[in-house]
This record gives sequence, C-alpha cells and structure tokens, in this order.
Amino acid sequence: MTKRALLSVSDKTGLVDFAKQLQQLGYELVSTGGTKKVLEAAEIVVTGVETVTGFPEMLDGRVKTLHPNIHAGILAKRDNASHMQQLKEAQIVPIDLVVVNLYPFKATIEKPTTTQAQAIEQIDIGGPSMLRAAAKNFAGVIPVVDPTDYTKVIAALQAGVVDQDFRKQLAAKVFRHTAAYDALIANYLTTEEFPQQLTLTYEKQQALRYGENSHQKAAFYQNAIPSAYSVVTKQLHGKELSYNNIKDADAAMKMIREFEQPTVVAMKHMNPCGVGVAATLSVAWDKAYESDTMSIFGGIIAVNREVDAATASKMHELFLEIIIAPSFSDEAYAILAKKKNVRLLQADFSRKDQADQFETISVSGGLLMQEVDKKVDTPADFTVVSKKQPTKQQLAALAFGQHIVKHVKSNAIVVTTDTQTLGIGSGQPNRIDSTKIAVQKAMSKAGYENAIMASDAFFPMDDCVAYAAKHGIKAIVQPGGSIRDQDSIDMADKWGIVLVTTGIRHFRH
Ligand SMILES: NC(=O)c1ncn([C@@H]2O[C@H](COP(=O)(O)O)[C@@H](O)[C@H]2O)c1NC=O
Repeated sequence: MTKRALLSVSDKTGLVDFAKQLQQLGYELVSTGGTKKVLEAAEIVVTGVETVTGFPEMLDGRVKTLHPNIHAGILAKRDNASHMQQLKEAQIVPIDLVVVNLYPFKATIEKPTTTQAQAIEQIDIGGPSMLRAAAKNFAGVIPVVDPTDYTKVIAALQAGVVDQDFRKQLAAKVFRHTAAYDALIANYLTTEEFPQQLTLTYEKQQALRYGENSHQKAAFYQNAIPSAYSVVTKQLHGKELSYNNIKDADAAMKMIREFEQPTVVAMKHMNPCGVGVAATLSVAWDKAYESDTMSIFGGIIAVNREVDAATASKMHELFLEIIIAPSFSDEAYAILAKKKNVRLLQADFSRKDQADQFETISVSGGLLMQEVDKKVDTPADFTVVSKKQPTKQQLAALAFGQHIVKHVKSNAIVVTTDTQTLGIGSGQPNRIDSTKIAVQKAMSKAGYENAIMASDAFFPMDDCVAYAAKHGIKAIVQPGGSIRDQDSIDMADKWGIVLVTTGIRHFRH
C-alpha cells in the first residue's frame, strides 16, 4: 500500500529535498496551502489537504487540517484491527509520516512592534494537534518537527527500519517542542507575578565540559527569549566559558551594572574581592587591585567603561579568568589578547529595563523564586542612632559600603572608604568572624584611617561594633532591627563612633 506523508511547515528549510526523497521512497505527499505552493514550484506532485478533508481551508487558515480525515488517519493504531476497519469504512487513508513545524510565535513576539492581535494570530493550533497526534501514535507514525532530523529520517527509511527507539526520540522531541511553544504563549499572556504553574522555557545554549567539578556533567540553558542583559554576551576572545565562569560572570555583571561612575569589580567565587571607583577606569583598577592584591589572582573582572590601553596593561600583568566590559579599545584588545586563554566578554550596559525582575534557584525537589534585590541604599535611607553624627565623607562612604555589602555572601561585612573596598568578610556562619576578617584585611591598607564598616544584616549583639571600634573604625552602617540594637548603640556611644541604621536587610545566602 502507498504510504502517505503530510507536510505542513512554516519553516521551509530543507523541505524540497526532503519531499523529493520521500517521493522517491514511494510516499504520497499531502500538504497545506503555502507548503504545497513551495513543493509545486519545485515540480513535486502534491495532494492538497482540502482534497483529503473535502473542505477548503477556512477562517483565514485557522482551520485547515483540523478534520477527522486527517486526525483519524494519524491516530489509528496500526495493530488494532477495529481501528483499521473503522478507517476503511470511513474511507480514511492512514497517514504514516507527519512533518510539521509551527507558526513562528517566538520570532513574532521578539519583534518590539508586534501587537497582541498579531501575536495571537501566530498561535498555531492545527500544527500542534497533528504533531501531538503523531507523537502519541509514534508506534505507527513518524513525527518530525525539526528540519535537522530530515536527513536521519530519510536514512532510516532508506535502510528500511525506523526503529522504535528513534521514533520515541522523535516523539519526545515533539512534546518538548509543543510544551515549550505553549509555555511561551502562556508567559506572553500571563500577568500574575507568581502563577500557580510556573512554565519556563529554556534552550540549550552550550554543552559544558563539566560542572562545578570535573566529575560533574553540565550544560547551560538560556531563556528562550534572551534579554540584552543575559549572562551570555559576545565573547571576543579566549577559552570557552566554564560552569563556574558563568556563575561568577553573572555575579560580576549584576554588581557592575549597579554602578554609574567608572568602576572596577573583581569577583572571586561569587564574592567581590575588590571594588574601586574613580574618575578614570585606570585609577578605579588600582583601587580594586589594591583592595586585595592576592585574591584577585584568577578573578573575574567587570568594568563599566571601555577598557583603555593603560588599564589593559595593568590587567595583563595578572592571571585573570575573564574581563567583562562594554567595549575594549583596539590597543587594549591587542594587549589583552596576547594571552590566549583570558576570556574577553562584551556586555551591554545600556538597557537597564532588560535586567531580570525575578530570580530562581533550584532546591531539592523544586525552585525558589523571588524578586531581584534592586534596592540600592542611599543616605536618604539612613537613621543616625549614635550620638556622634557622620561627616559628609563618612555618609558617602557608608552609602558605598552598603552598596558593596549587598553583593557579598552572608554573613557579610565590608570595610571601605567612599570609593574603595579595603576588607571584605564573606560567608562566615557568624557575624563576628566576618567582622574580624574584614577589619584585619583592611587595617594595613592606605585610607583605613577614614574607613567605615557596613553589615548586610543587623548585629545580634554588640561584639561587632566593639571589635570594629577597638580597631579604629569610626562609622558603621547596618540595617538594625535586632532586639538588642540598643547594646550596639550604647557600644558605639561608648567609643564615640557613628552608628547608622537603614531598616533594609540585604542577605545574600
Ligand atoms: N489551522 C490548521 O488547521 C493548521 N494546520 C496546520 N497549520 C500550520 O500551518 C503552517 C503551514 O501552513 P502553510 O502550508 O499554509 O504555509 C504550519 O506551521 C502548520 O503548523 C495550521 N494552522 C494553524 O493552526
């Protein structure tokens, strides 16, 4: 019996060759309007779908293939005598191969000028119905959604065996494809912030050599509709990004994009190890570097101005994993690219509106989702709770410290001037240890005499204030909110130093 293939595709890549080969293999081809036209133009004989359904396409193409003559032809179980008898009685010819790809909904909504009405017209109904039917009945029907599979399908047909494993893979691909397609539509129409079902669509961006460690397999998936603020930016030079690189680069980008003045962020294992702000990038680099000349080794650098030759020469002296910048001057690029491995990434800094509103993290058995912490504290958020009042310079430094500390893993304590980190204590399970680390690191640095200390969360007792004051810190900022806040205030007053609260916690666990 002649085999029948139904072809109805929006993406016509490879269609003509595929159809010719199917015809050579003895398939009768059935097609919808546009697909038929392309095939006929290539002098391929095709039966119009309306000949099979007995109905012309109607409602501007909203109904073309939605008919029992199509769907029964796909869905009948080939090994079920009753099904096959019913087809015979209804004079329905079985369809053995379904080649469908869908209206380009994603490409449509990616265009900024697309209206809702235009987007809705690009929701494919007939295509997914045929694909899902064929995929459900993969035991008897070959479902093909991806033009890159045409070659494999032809090879299998020519070999005379399209085995169950291959059919199952094709079917799984169909259901992944239609699920992702529907998820995009759902997200396009959804206005709720935390909907009952979370339907996210990601596409494999990159197979990774390994995960956090070399014995862990890994891959990187990117939002189906990536934003200009995606962690995946243009890589200009260097080795392929690793799993850890992507995480660190993401943390560095999230941080640098919050700074307006020329700024250098040195990131290490998801924590900043040095941040400098200055009138020029080259001086900002010096400040970030001097913050911690040891930890920056092997670090990820993010800057918010074009890298110039002067800054590049200094960077080039160190081993750095990644440098992220809005651009690199030709001279800077030539200097940095001398090292074949360093990854140079060009990131967009101009589209703040494209920064993610929400972030998710996987936990065993689920996902946690929250709004991104976009709050940057300023002196307007400060309440001075000590007797001693801050100077203007101290206020600026307290604001800078607060800005840094929200990007440091809790318990986070930083010691800074108004433009430079001097000591960062990160990720300790108690606040006093983070305080000791930050203060100890800072004490030997130039500028310490004017340094302030910032804390991401309240002080549960007065020990951190006592330690800082004893070691020469003259102003401290913290959210406040502990039942023992008064102890910390009393301690600040005892030492005659400034204590400021913000009322806003910035945990980063
Ligand atoms: N309405 C239908 O019955 C229907 N049947 C198939 N399609 C889609 O029409 C497209 C192909 O149309 P054409 O061959 O006219 O270019 C394919 O993307 C296919 O998924 C349909 N379109 C939308 O639902």
